[in-house]
Amino acid sequence: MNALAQNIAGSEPIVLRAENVGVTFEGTGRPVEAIRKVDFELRRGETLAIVGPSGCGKSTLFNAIAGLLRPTRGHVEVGGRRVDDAAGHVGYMLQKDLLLPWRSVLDNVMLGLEIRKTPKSRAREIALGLIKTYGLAGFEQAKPAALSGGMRQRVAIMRTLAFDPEVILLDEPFSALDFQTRLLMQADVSRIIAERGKSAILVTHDIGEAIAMADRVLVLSARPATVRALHVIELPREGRDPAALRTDTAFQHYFAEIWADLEKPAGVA
Ligand SMILES: Nc1ncnc2c1ncn2[C@@H]1O[C@H](COP(=O)(O)OP(=O)(O)OP(=O)(O)O)[C@@H](O)[C@H]1O
Repeated sequence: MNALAQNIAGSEPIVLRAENVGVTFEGTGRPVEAIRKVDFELRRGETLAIVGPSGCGKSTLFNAIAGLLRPTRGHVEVGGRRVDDAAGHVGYMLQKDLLLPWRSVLDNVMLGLEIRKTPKSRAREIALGLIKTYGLAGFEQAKPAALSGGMRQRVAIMRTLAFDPEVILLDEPFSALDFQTRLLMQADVSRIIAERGKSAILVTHDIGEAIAMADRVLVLSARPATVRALHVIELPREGRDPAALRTDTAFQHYFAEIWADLEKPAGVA
């Protein structure tokens, strides 16, 4: 990390740390080394984007951060505890919104709270509050099929927020949406994360999305993944407009730098 990155990131406490993470899949055939060595820290209130070439191990890293997969080497800590012991500290939102189609908007938002055995009346109160705050009042009883793609994503983020996780993980969250809705949702979800004071990790193949949403962008090498670069995005977070940014020279500069990192042949630091 350069001195500037250290400086900016250094002002808030660390909420999540990946240390020397490596993953090798041992199957019946030859072992597949997906991740060689990845280290990073996430500070409170920060959004870190992770980008990398196709097949470099992004989903594998996501699963390790979410505590769904135990790394072969190293570890991920949230709030000072191994992530697999830190249930409830990390909430994730996936590529497909994965709402349950037979449940209403309200019941979908309440799902995580129900699983965590929050009393029903309290769960309902939290869910109704979120639905109202995030502009879906009147749709409480609607089924997901009656909503637009953007509205469904908004229900998915509310469901993640409902149990108040310390860190929110976003895995290609908008890739199923059309371009215009994707830009609107990038702005929407960034704003919601900032308003709630959450920290977030966004795994994406979309460089523009990473720059529009993140404070720092971690660039992975081709498989087996290592950290190739870390960019500090010095654009104001508040009011960042993903559509307007496209014509901003600073945005274009970051884009070109990250693109060049992704294009570098293996072995070039
Ligand atoms: N369970 C598994 N067993 C064996 N190999 C696996 C397993 N899961 C992933 N891999 C391999 O690990 C490598 C990284 O896969 P991963 O899905 O993490 O990459 P990715 O960067 O998310 O890919 P994409 O950009 O295409 O979404 C790939 O070569 C994949 O085939």
